[in-house]
Amino acid sequence: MPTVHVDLAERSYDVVVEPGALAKAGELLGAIGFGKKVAIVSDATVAKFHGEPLKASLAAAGFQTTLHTVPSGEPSKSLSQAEELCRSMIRAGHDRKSSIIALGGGVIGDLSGFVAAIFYRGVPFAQIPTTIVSHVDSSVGGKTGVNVAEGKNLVGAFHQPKLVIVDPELLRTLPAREFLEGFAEVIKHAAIRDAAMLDELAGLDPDSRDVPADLIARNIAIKARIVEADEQELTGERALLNFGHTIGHGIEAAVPYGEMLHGEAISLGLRAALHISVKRAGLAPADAARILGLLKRFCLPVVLSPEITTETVLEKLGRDKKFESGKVRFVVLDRPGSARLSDEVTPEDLREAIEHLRTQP
Ligand SMILES: O=C(O)C(=O)C[C@@H](O)[C@H](O)[C@H](O)COP(=O)(O)O
Repeated sequence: MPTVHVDLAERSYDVVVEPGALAKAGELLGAIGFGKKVAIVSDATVAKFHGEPLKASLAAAGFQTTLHTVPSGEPSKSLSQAEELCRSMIRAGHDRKSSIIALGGGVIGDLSGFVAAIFYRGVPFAQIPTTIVSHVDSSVGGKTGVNVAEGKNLVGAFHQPKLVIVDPELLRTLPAREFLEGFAEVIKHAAIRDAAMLDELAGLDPDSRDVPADLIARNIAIKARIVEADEQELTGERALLNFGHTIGHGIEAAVPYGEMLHGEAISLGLRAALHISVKRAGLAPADAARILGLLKRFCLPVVLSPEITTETVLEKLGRDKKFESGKVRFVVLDRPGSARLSDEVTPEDLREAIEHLRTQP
Protein backbone atom coordinates (compact mmCIF):
# COMPACT_ATOMS: atom_id res chain seq x y z
CA MET A 1 0.00 0.00 0.00
CA PRO A 2 1.44 3.43 -0.85
CA THR A 3 2.03 5.41 2.33
CA VAL A 4 3.21 9.00 2.16
CA HIS A 5 4.99 10.21 5.28
CA VAL A 6 4.63 13.91 6.09
CA ASP A 7 7.74 14.85 8.01
CA LEU A 8 6.98 17.73 10.37
CA ALA A 9 9.07 16.84 13.44
CA GLU A 10 6.70 16.14 16.36
CA ARG A 11 3.70 16.84 14.10
CA SER A 12 4.69 14.16 11.55
CA TYR A 13 2.10 11.69 10.28
CA ASP A 14 1.34 9.11 7.61
CA VAL A 15 -1.12 9.28 4.77
CA VAL A 16 -2.18 5.71 4.00
CA VAL A 17 -3.54 5.26 0.47
CA GLU A 18 -5.19 1.89 -0.02
CA PRO A 19 -8.37 0.63 -1.65
CA GLY A 20 -10.52 -0.82 1.15
CA ALA A 21 -8.66 1.10 3.89
CA LEU A 22 -11.90 2.33 5.49
CA ALA A 23 -12.53 -1.16 6.86
CA LYS A 24 -9.09 -1.05 8.49
CA ALA A 25 -9.55 2.38 10.09
CA GLY A 26 -9.85 0.96 13.63
CA GLU A 27 -6.70 -1.09 13.22
CA LEU A 28 -4.72 1.78 11.64
CA LEU A 29 -5.81 4.31 14.29
CA GLY A 30 -5.24 1.80 17.09
CA ALA A 31 -1.68 1.29 15.86
CA ILE A 32 -0.84 4.99 16.35
CA GLY A 33 -2.45 5.15 19.81
CA PHE A 34 -5.29 7.43 18.70
CA GLY A 35 -7.61 8.34 21.64
CA LYS A 36 -10.35 5.79 22.21
CA LYS A 37 -13.16 8.32 22.73
CA VAL A 38 -13.98 9.60 19.26
CA ALA A 39 -16.40 12.07 17.71
CA ILE A 40 -16.93 11.22 14.05
CA VAL A 41 -17.88 14.32 12.06
CA SER A 42 -19.53 13.80 8.69
CA ASP A 43 -22.29 15.07 6.48
CA ALA A 44 -25.64 13.36 6.19
CA THR A 45 -24.95 11.97 2.70
CA VAL A 46 -21.48 10.61 3.40
CA ALA A 47 -22.59 9.20 6.76
CA LYS A 48 -25.34 7.27 5.01
CA PHE A 49 -22.80 5.48 2.81
CA HIS A 50 -19.75 5.16 5.03
CA GLY A 51 -20.76 5.94 8.63
CA GLU A 52 -21.72 2.41 9.68
CA PRO A 53 -18.66 0.65 8.18
CA LEU A 54 -16.41 3.18 9.94
CA LYS A 55 -18.20 2.79 13.25
CA ALA A 56 -17.98 -1.01 12.97
CA SER A 57 -14.27 -0.90 12.22
CA LEU A 58 -13.65 1.43 15.17
CA ALA A 59 -15.84 -0.60 17.56
CA ALA A 60 -13.96 -3.78 16.65
CA ALA A 61 -10.73 -2.04 17.67
CA GLY A 62 -12.18 -0.87 21.02
CA PHE A 63 -13.10 2.74 20.14
CA GLN A 64 -16.19 4.43 21.57
CA THR A 65 -17.79 6.70 19.00
CA THR A 66 -20.51 9.29 18.60
CA LEU A 67 -21.56 10.53 15.16
CA HIS A 68 -22.16 14.22 14.46
CA THR A 69 -23.54 15.18 11.06
CA VAL A 70 -23.78 18.58 9.44
CA PRO A 71 -25.65 19.52 6.25
CA SER A 72 -23.75 18.72 3.02
CA GLY A 73 -22.05 21.57 1.18
CA GLU A 74 -19.88 24.64 1.55
CA PRO A 75 -22.37 26.66 3.70
CA SER A 76 -21.49 24.27 6.58
CA LYS A 77 -17.96 25.69 6.61
CA SER A 78 -19.06 28.47 8.96
CA LEU A 79 -18.39 29.75 12.46
CA SER A 80 -21.97 29.03 13.47
CA GLN A 81 -21.62 25.40 12.33
CA ALA A 82 -18.30 25.11 14.20
CA GLU A 83 -20.01 26.35 17.37
CA GLU A 84 -22.94 23.98 16.88
CA LEU A 85 -20.52 21.08 16.41
CA CYS A 86 -18.61 21.94 19.61
CA ARG A 87 -21.87 22.10 21.54
CA SER A 88 -23.12 18.83 20.08
CA MET A 89 -19.86 17.14 21.10
CA ILE A 90 -20.07 18.56 24.64
CA ARG A 91 -23.66 17.38 24.95
CA ALA A 92 -22.51 13.91 23.83
CA GLY A 93 -19.98 13.82 26.68
CA HIS A 94 -16.81 14.72 24.81
CA ASP A 95 -14.01 16.59 26.53
CA ARG A 96 -10.28 17.27 26.22
CA LYS A 97 -9.53 13.52 26.19
CA SER A 98 -11.65 13.04 23.05
CA SER A 99 -10.45 12.90 19.45
CA ILE A 100 -12.15 13.78 16.19
CA ILE A 101 -12.35 11.87 12.92
CA ALA A 102 -13.38 13.83 9.82
CA LEU A 103 -15.28 11.55 7.43
CA GLY A 104 -16.07 13.50 4.28
CA GLY A 105 -14.80 15.94 1.69
CA GLY A 106 -12.95 19.23 2.01
CA VAL A 107 -15.76 20.99 3.87
CA ILE A 108 -15.92 18.32 6.55
CA GLY A 109 -12.12 18.13 6.84
CA ASP A 110 -11.66 21.90 7.12
CA LEU A 111 -14.55 22.30 9.56
CA SER A 112 -13.67 19.33 11.79
CA GLY A 113 -9.99 20.21 11.76
CA PHE A 114 -10.87 23.72 12.89
CA VAL A 115 -13.13 22.37 15.65
CA ALA A 116 -10.32 19.98 16.67
CA ALA A 117 -7.99 22.99 16.90
CA ILE A 118 -10.31 24.89 19.27
CA PHE A 119 -12.33 22.22 21.14
CA TYR A 120 -11.11 22.31 24.76
CA ARG A 121 -8.18 24.31 23.29
CA GLY A 122 -7.23 21.53 20.91
CA VAL A 123 -7.75 17.77 20.53
CA PRO A 124 -6.19 15.26 18.12
CA PHE A 125 -7.88 14.54 14.82
CA ALA A 126 -7.64 12.18 11.86
CA GLN A 127 -8.97 12.51 8.35
CA ILE A 128 -10.81 9.96 6.23
CA PRO A 129 -11.38 11.95 3.04
CA THR A 130 -14.09 10.88 0.61
CA THR A 131 -13.63 13.12 -2.46
CA ILE A 132 -10.82 13.73 -4.95
CA VAL A 133 -10.26 17.27 -3.61
CA SER A 134 -9.84 15.93 -0.10
CA HIS A 135 -7.85 12.85 -1.18
CA VAL A 136 -5.18 14.78 -3.03
CA ASP A 137 -5.23 18.13 -1.25
CA SER A 138 -7.31 19.32 1.69
CA SER A 139 -6.83 16.35 4.06
CA VAL A 140 -3.06 16.90 4.08
CA GLY A 141 -1.14 19.89 5.36
CA GLY A 142 -3.10 21.01 8.41
CA LYS A 143 -4.90 24.06 6.98
CA THR A 144 -8.25 24.10 8.74
CA GLY A 145 -10.87 26.81 8.87
CA VAL A 146 -14.20 28.27 7.89
CA ASN A 147 -15.50 30.93 5.50
CA VAL A 148 -17.05 34.26 6.39
CA ALA A 149 -19.22 36.45 4.15
CA GLU A 150 -16.16 38.57 3.36
CA GLY A 151 -14.14 35.69 1.91
CA LYS A 152 -12.99 32.07 1.83
CA ASN A 153 -11.01 30.46 4.66
CA LEU A 154 -10.48 33.77 6.45
CA VAL A 155 -10.85 32.26 9.94
CA GLY A 156 -8.87 29.16 10.82
CA ALA A 157 -5.86 27.48 12.36
CA PHE A 158 -2.98 25.23 11.39
CA HIS A 159 -3.73 21.89 13.03
CA GLN A 160 -2.09 18.79 11.57
CA PRO A 161 -3.94 15.47 11.61
CA LYS A 162 -2.44 12.42 13.38
CA LEU A 163 -3.25 10.13 10.44
CA VAL A 164 -4.94 10.39 7.05
CA ILE A 165 -6.65 7.29 5.63
CA VAL A 166 -7.34 7.54 1.90
CA ASP A 167 -9.58 4.83 0.47
CA PRO A 168 -10.01 5.32 -3.30
CA GLU A 169 -12.99 2.94 -3.21
CA LEU A 170 -14.98 5.71 -1.50
CA LEU A 171 -14.89 7.71 -4.75
CA ARG A 172 -17.39 5.27 -6.29
CA THR A 173 -20.39 6.77 -4.46
CA LEU A 174 -19.58 10.39 -5.44
CA PRO A 175 -21.91 12.26 -7.79
CA ALA A 176 -20.16 13.08 -11.09
CA ARG A 177 -19.87 16.81 -10.42
CA GLU A 178 -18.17 16.29 -7.02
CA PHE A 179 -15.89 13.67 -8.55
CA LEU A 180 -14.74 15.80 -11.48
CA GLU A 181 -14.21 19.05 -9.52
CA GLY A 182 -11.28 17.40 -7.72
CA PHE A 183 -9.27 17.18 -10.91
CA ALA A 184 -8.76 20.96 -10.78
CA GLU A 185 -6.42 20.36 -7.81
CA VAL A 186 -4.76 17.39 -9.54
CA ILE A 187 -4.13 19.51 -12.65
CA LYS A 188 -2.81 22.29 -10.37
CA HIS A 189 -0.30 19.88 -8.77
CA ALA A 190 0.85 18.68 -12.18
CA ALA A 191 1.15 22.27 -13.44
CA ILE A 192 3.28 23.48 -10.53
CA ARG A 193 5.46 20.41 -9.86
CA ASP A 194 5.06 17.44 -12.19
CA ALA A 195 4.92 18.18 -15.93
CA ALA A 196 4.93 14.45 -16.77
CA MET A 197 1.65 14.07 -14.88
CA LEU A 198 0.01 16.44 -17.38
CA ASP A 199 0.57 13.83 -20.11
CA GLU A 200 -0.74 11.05 -17.88
CA LEU A 201 -3.89 13.03 -17.09
CA ALA A 202 -4.47 13.45 -20.81
CA GLY A 203 -4.74 9.64 -20.97
CA LEU A 204 -7.02 9.21 -17.93
CA ASP A 205 -10.69 8.44 -18.58
CA PRO A 206 -12.73 11.15 -16.79
CA ASP A 207 -15.71 8.75 -16.59
CA SER A 208 -13.81 6.03 -14.78
CA ARG A 209 -13.87 5.84 -10.99
CA ASP A 210 -10.80 3.63 -11.02
CA VAL A 211 -8.44 6.41 -10.05
CA PRO A 212 -5.06 4.72 -9.52
CA ALA A 213 -3.92 4.76 -5.89
CA ASP A 214 -0.44 5.63 -7.17
CA LEU A 215 -1.73 8.79 -8.87
CA ILE A 216 -3.43 9.87 -5.64
CA ALA A 217 -0.28 9.09 -3.63
CA ARG A 218 1.87 11.05 -6.11
CA ASN A 219 -0.34 14.10 -5.65
CA ILE A 220 -0.19 13.76 -1.88
CA ALA A 221 3.61 13.48 -2.07
CA ILE A 222 3.80 16.73 -4.09
CA LYS A 223 1.78 18.49 -1.42
CA ALA A 224 3.65 16.82 1.46
CA ARG A 225 7.09 17.95 0.19
CA ILE A 226 5.86 21.54 -0.13
CA VAL A 227 4.23 21.53 3.31
CA GLU A 228 7.40 20.09 4.85
CA ALA A 229 9.39 22.96 3.36
CA ASP A 230 7.03 25.69 4.61
CA GLU A 231 4.41 24.33 7.00
CA GLN A 232 2.78 27.67 7.86
CA GLU A 233 3.24 29.44 4.52
CA LEU A 234 5.94 31.73 5.88
CA THR A 235 8.67 31.49 3.24
CA GLY A 236 6.47 31.49 0.14
CA GLU A 237 7.02 27.85 -0.88
CA ARG A 238 3.61 26.73 0.36
CA ALA A 239 1.94 29.65 -1.40
CA LEU A 240 2.72 27.82 -4.68
CA LEU A 241 -0.14 25.45 -3.78
CA ASN A 242 -2.35 28.48 -4.22
CA PHE A 243 -1.81 28.53 -7.99
CA GLY A 244 -5.22 29.43 -9.42
CA HIS A 245 -6.65 30.13 -5.96
CA THR A 246 -6.38 33.94 -5.77
CA ILE A 247 -8.93 34.63 -8.50
CA GLY A 248 -10.53 31.21 -7.85
CA HIS A 249 -11.33 32.07 -4.22
CA GLY A 250 -12.59 35.49 -5.35
CA ILE A 251 -15.02 33.80 -7.75
CA GLU A 252 -16.08 31.17 -5.20
CA ALA A 253 -16.89 33.88 -2.65
CA ALA A 254 -18.67 36.07 -5.22
CA VAL A 255 -21.66 33.70 -5.33
CA PRO A 256 -23.55 32.20 -2.35
CA TYR A 257 -21.27 29.52 -0.83
CA GLY A 258 -21.95 26.12 -2.36
CA GLU A 259 -23.44 27.40 -5.61
CA MET A 260 -20.10 26.84 -7.32
CA LEU A 261 -18.01 23.89 -6.15
CA HIS A 262 -14.48 24.68 -4.94
CA GLY A 263 -12.81 22.83 -7.83
CA GLU A 264 -15.04 24.58 -10.36
CA ALA A 265 -14.01 28.00 -9.04
CA ILE A 266 -10.37 26.87 -9.03
CA SER A 267 -10.69 25.76 -12.65
CA LEU A 268 -11.66 29.33 -13.57
CA GLY A 269 -8.88 30.65 -11.33
CA LEU A 270 -6.39 28.37 -13.10
CA ARG A 271 -7.42 29.66 -16.52
CA ALA A 272 -6.96 33.23 -15.25
CA ALA A 273 -3.57 32.37 -13.72
CA LEU A 274 -2.43 30.73 -16.97
CA HIS A 275 -3.40 33.90 -18.84
CA ILE A 276 -1.40 36.04 -16.40
CA SER A 277 1.53 33.60 -16.59
CA VAL A 278 1.71 33.96 -20.38
CA LYS A 279 1.71 37.75 -19.98
CA ARG A 280 4.02 38.14 -16.99
CA ALA A 281 6.13 34.98 -16.72
CA GLY A 282 6.73 33.99 -20.32
CA LEU A 283 4.71 30.78 -20.14
CA ALA A 284 4.45 29.46 -23.69
CA PRO A 285 0.87 29.92 -25.02
CA ALA A 286 0.91 26.30 -26.24
CA ASP A 287 1.63 25.06 -22.69
CA ALA A 288 -1.15 27.24 -21.29
CA ALA A 289 -3.50 25.82 -23.94
CA ARG A 290 -2.49 22.25 -23.03
CA ILE A 291 -3.37 22.79 -19.35
CA LEU A 292 -6.59 24.55 -20.29
CA GLY A 293 -7.42 21.56 -22.49
CA LEU A 294 -7.08 19.28 -19.46
CA LEU A 295 -9.53 21.39 -17.45
CA LYS A 296 -12.01 21.02 -20.30
CA ARG A 297 -11.32 17.29 -20.56
CA PHE A 298 -12.46 16.89 -16.94
CA CYS A 299 -15.63 18.93 -17.73
CA LEU A 300 -14.50 21.82 -15.52
CA PRO A 301 -15.83 25.33 -16.21
CA VAL A 302 -13.47 27.75 -17.95
CA VAL A 303 -15.90 30.56 -18.84
CA LEU A 304 -17.19 32.97 -16.18
CA SER A 305 -20.93 33.60 -16.02
CA PRO A 306 -21.96 37.19 -16.86
CA GLU A 307 -23.96 37.20 -13.60
CA ILE A 308 -20.72 37.29 -11.61
CA THR A 309 -19.39 40.81 -11.85
CA THR A 310 -15.71 41.61 -12.08
CA GLU A 311 -16.10 44.17 -9.27
CA THR A 312 -17.48 41.54 -6.86
CA VAL A 313 -14.67 39.11 -7.66
CA LEU A 314 -12.07 41.87 -7.19
CA GLU A 315 -13.64 42.92 -3.89
CA LYS A 316 -13.60 39.34 -2.55
CA LEU A 317 -10.09 38.52 -3.73
CA GLY A 318 -8.78 41.76 -2.24
CA ARG A 319 -9.16 40.08 1.16
CA ASP A 320 -7.12 37.06 0.11
CA LYS A 321 -4.30 36.14 2.48
CA LYS A 322 -1.76 36.73 -0.28
CA PHE A 323 -2.54 40.43 -0.28
CA GLU A 324 -0.21 42.42 1.90
CA SER A 325 -0.72 46.19 2.20
CA GLY A 326 -2.83 46.07 -0.97
CA LYS A 327 -0.07 44.31 -2.98
CA VAL A 328 -0.70 40.84 -4.33
CA ARG A 329 1.82 37.99 -4.33
CA PHE A 330 0.55 36.04 -7.31
CA VAL A 331 1.58 32.50 -8.24
CA VAL A 332 2.68 32.27 -11.88
CA LEU A 333 3.93 29.42 -14.02
CA ASP A 334 7.19 29.84 -15.97
CA ARG A 335 6.70 26.49 -17.68
CA PRO A 336 4.81 23.28 -16.88
CA GLY A 337 6.12 21.90 -13.59
CA SER A 338 7.68 25.17 -12.46
CA ALA A 339 5.77 27.80 -10.47
CA ARG A 340 6.96 30.86 -8.55
CA LEU A 341 5.61 33.85 -6.70
CA SER A 342 5.60 37.12 -8.59
CA ASP A 343 5.34 40.68 -7.29
CA GLU A 344 4.89 42.01 -10.81
CA VAL A 345 1.22 41.19 -11.22
CA THR A 346 -0.80 44.41 -11.05
CA PRO A 347 -4.44 44.99 -10.04
CA GLU A 348 -5.04 45.77 -13.73
CA ASP A 349 -3.67 42.32 -14.67
CA LEU A 350 -6.17 40.73 -12.27
CA ARG A 351 -9.05 42.72 -13.74
CA GLU A 352 -8.01 41.89 -17.28
CA ALA A 353 -7.64 38.18 -16.45
CA ILE A 354 -11.15 38.08 -14.96
CA GLU A 355 -12.48 39.73 -18.13
CA HIS A 356 -10.54 37.16 -20.17
CA LEU A 357 -12.62 34.46 -18.45
CA ARG A 358 -15.69 35.81 -20.24
CA THR A 359 -14.28 34.75 -23.62
CA GLN A 360 -14.64 31.27 -25.09
CA PRO A 361 -11.27 29.50 -25.21
O1 LIG B 1 -2.70 23.66 1.47
C1 LIG B 1 -2.41 24.73 0.90
O2 LIG B 1 -1.52 25.48 1.31
C2 LIG B 1 -3.15 25.16 -0.29
O3 LIG B 1 -3.02 26.29 -0.72
C3 LIG B 1 -4.04 24.17 -0.95
C4 LIG B 1 -5.27 24.80 -1.59
O4 LIG B 1 -5.64 23.95 -2.65
C5 LIG B 1 -6.43 24.86 -0.60
O5 LIG B 1 -7.63 25.24 -1.23
C6 LIG B 1 -6.19 25.75 0.58
O6 LIG B 1 -7.17 25.56 1.56
C7 LIG B 1 -6.18 27.23 0.27
O7 LIG B 1 -5.51 27.87 1.29
P1 LIG B 1 -5.74 29.39 1.65
O8 LIG B 1 -4.68 29.69 2.63
O9 LIG B 1 -5.62 30.19 0.40
O10 LIG B 1 -7.10 29.49 2.23
